[in-house]
Amino acid sequence: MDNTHSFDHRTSSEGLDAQPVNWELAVASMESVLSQSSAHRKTRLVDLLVQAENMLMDARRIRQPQLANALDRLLHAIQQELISPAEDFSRLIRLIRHIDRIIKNMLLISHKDALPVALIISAQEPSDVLRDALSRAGFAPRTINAQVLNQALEHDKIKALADEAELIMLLAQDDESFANLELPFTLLENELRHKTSLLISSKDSFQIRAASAKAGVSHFLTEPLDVSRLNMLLQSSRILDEENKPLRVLMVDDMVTAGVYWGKHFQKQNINFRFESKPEQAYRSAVEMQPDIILLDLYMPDIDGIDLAKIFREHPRLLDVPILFMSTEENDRRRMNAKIQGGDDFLNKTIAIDDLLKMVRYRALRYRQSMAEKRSDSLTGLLNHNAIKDLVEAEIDRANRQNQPLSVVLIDIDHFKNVNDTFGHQAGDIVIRKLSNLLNTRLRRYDGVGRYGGEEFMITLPNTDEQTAAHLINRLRVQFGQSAIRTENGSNMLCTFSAGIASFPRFLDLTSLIEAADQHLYVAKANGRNRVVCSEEALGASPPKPD
Ligand SMILES: Nc1nc2c(ncn2[C@@H]2O[C@H](COP(=O)(O)OP(=O)(O)OP(=O)(O)O)[C@@H](O)[C@H]2O)c(=O)[nH]1
Repeated sequence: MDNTHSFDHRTSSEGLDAQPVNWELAVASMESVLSQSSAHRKTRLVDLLVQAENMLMDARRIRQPQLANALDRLLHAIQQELISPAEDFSRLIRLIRHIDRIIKNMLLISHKDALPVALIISAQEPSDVLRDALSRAGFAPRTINAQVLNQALEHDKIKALADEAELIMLLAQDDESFANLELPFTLLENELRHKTSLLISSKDSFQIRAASAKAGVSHFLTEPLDVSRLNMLLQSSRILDEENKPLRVLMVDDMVTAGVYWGKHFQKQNINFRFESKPEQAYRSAVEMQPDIILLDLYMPDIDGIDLAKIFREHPRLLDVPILFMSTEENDRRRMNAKIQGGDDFLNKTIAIDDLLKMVRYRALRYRQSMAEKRSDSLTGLLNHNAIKDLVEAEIDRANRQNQPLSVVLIDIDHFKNVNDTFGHQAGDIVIRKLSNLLNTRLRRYDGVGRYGGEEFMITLPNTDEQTAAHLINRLRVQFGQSAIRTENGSNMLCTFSAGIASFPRFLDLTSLIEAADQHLYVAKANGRNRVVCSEEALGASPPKPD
């Protein structure tokens, strides 16, 4: 390999101002730091730490989760060396060689967005299962040794890392009493409450669960890890963050002045607040806006709030949205009735504004979280069948409004039954995850990737015409076909996929787009597999006709 070659293939049109990284030079420089026997041991380790941190930032920026993962391991090992020195640097040297191998195998497609960070605070090296799950969900791990934290070192830096991270994980190991969690609980109090946070404990006790809930940790998991649940939580937190839009609140009350009064307070909190005083319009708004919570007046002149809640609940999009009734009703039976008939709770209109805002935020966020979990596939963490179809529909609307192209891709792994029959079902699952990982990390952040069926994936590529989509998917096809997949028993296998592409505006609605992509996939299979097919002129040459 040419030593001056840079793996960063960004073009100036992508507008990134950072310099391309010469990765091989960076690894060589790390090796040379370790071999400088004249320098003090600690100085060498600190130099190495700084270099590895810079490389980790670059690996995140160019969305290389495998490299980010390996660099994070190295950082953890350097911290360990600083705390309890080993005899030689053999572990560090092994890790650097591993990083070198990853770099040599890297084949990059350029990306605009950095990988989001998962900050892990742990006394021990995080397990491969955990690292794998993070990498699949598209997170770059950043591990802080819990001992560093306990020695009160660099608390500001840790807070800054937590501030930047999208996800915070605390690992409580066997040898720890939960008292050791008090420091991270206090130091990161704000971050744990306002970001997605997970506590993974090797013990399950009520005490630790209570402490975790009190500290505002979003999810509690125990060892051995339930991998499907972990995948789902991680991915749903990505879905949640990707939405990253202000909470949507709909208030319905016949008193227009109530809307003016509450609206002022909600808007100050950066909440997307809509007020309706007429029931019919309220229903239309609810369907269109898909609120995260509805605040409903119990008594209105045209319709009873209880009946309006029933109408809301009949719409599939509003089936689970939390509804809070607001009234001055003192009658317990009627309050209970309001709950039974489809309202989630009952609030007195005299509630203090701060209490209402807190309650609304909490309920609405919980609803978003549960919707995100419902939308993700448990094996891969990608969007599931219904969620990716909903996304195609929403993207068609957007493409229509903005007069932009949109491509939809259906991918199916070739001869997948043979993979299962030859290597076993678990190996089949590894192949599915490998492809999902490739798609998830190599496509742009605003592209949608879903598991459409068993070994079938669906992708939305907004603002991408058919020809561009075909070239992009073809590159992924080549890359997937070339990378050997290692099964749990150590065998290597090579797999390929076929893909069919259809684009808007040639096909105008959900059904015709999916049907066309499916037809093109069928043609790809019929013509020998391991190929990408779209409408005939897209590839210029001679893609076969769909029928
Ligand atoms: N391991 C694993 N296998 C699955 C999963 N979902 C579906 N499958 C298997 O995927 C195989 C799909 O096989 P087929 O539809 O016959 O197609 P194929 O063998 O991929 O052949 P072509 O698509 O024609 O190239 C079936 O054996 C399913 O049991 C899954 O989640 N995990």
